[in-house]
Amino acid sequence: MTDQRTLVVEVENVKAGYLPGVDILHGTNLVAHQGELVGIIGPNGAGKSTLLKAIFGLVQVRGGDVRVNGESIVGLKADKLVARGVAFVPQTNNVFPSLTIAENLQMGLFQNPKIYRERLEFVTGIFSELGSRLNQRAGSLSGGERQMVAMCRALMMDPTVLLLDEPSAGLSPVRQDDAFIRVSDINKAGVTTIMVEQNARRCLQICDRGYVLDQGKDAYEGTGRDLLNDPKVIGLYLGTLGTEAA
Ligand SMILES: Nc1ncnc2c1ncn2[C@@H]1O[C@H](COP(=O)(O)OP(=O)(O)OP(=O)(O)O)[C@@H](O)[C@H]1O
Repeated sequence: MTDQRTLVVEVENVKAGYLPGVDILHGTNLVAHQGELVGIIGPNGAGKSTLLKAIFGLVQVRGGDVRVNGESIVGLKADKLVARGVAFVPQTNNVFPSLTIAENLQMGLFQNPKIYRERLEFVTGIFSELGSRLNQRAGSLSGGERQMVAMCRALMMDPTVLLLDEPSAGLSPVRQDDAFIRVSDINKAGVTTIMVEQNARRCLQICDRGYVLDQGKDAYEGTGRDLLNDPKVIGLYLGTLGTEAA
């Protein structure tokens, strides 16, 4: 049966690394369809963040291809990637602390400032608590609030795909729950999203599909539900604690 869904992101046999001659990704594959929420889980050091960085051109891709809407984006500089609709929210240092929330959001729109009002309405529709605090400096916000601002800034450009590197990192359990709910809300609003997460079980619970990355290769792929219930994935990557919540 042919798959009728529109492919937005295609990572095909990507080899990439930081140091000359040392690959971290050894031929990694991943796809994201229009409107999908795709999760990437796996052990520490598996190359999850590196995979997002390879898509966003922050690490050298030495083999294979990365396509967005059918066109290769390998080697493009950040401004060109943004123009192609690729938005990346890094795990840390993802806001300008000396700028206000509003100014941070404007920075996300430097290529198309005319749509500010329209996009502000969209992001404050999801992150309503930020709407009344637009003049507050980002540096005075909590970790969870900064994460929200970072996601909002990325969403300002109306991205084709949103890349999130561990949105729950460093947050308290309650804040982590909130972060996952927000990611889910963003995706329900129609944004194709690829998320790396340490909190594998929680990630797979909200994802349409997931990938388990191990030693720089996609070891397993499936729906979030299938991966959560796959004995091999449970044994190797999820552990049995917390299975009742799956
Ligand atoms: N800037 C860098 N320079 C050199 N090596 C790096 C760099 N960043 C990451 N690495 C190496 O790449 C490998 C994969 O790191 P990466 O951060 O992609 O893993 P990860 O799966 O996201 O891990 P974690 O879950 O612990 O965040 C690790 O061995 C790491 O030491």
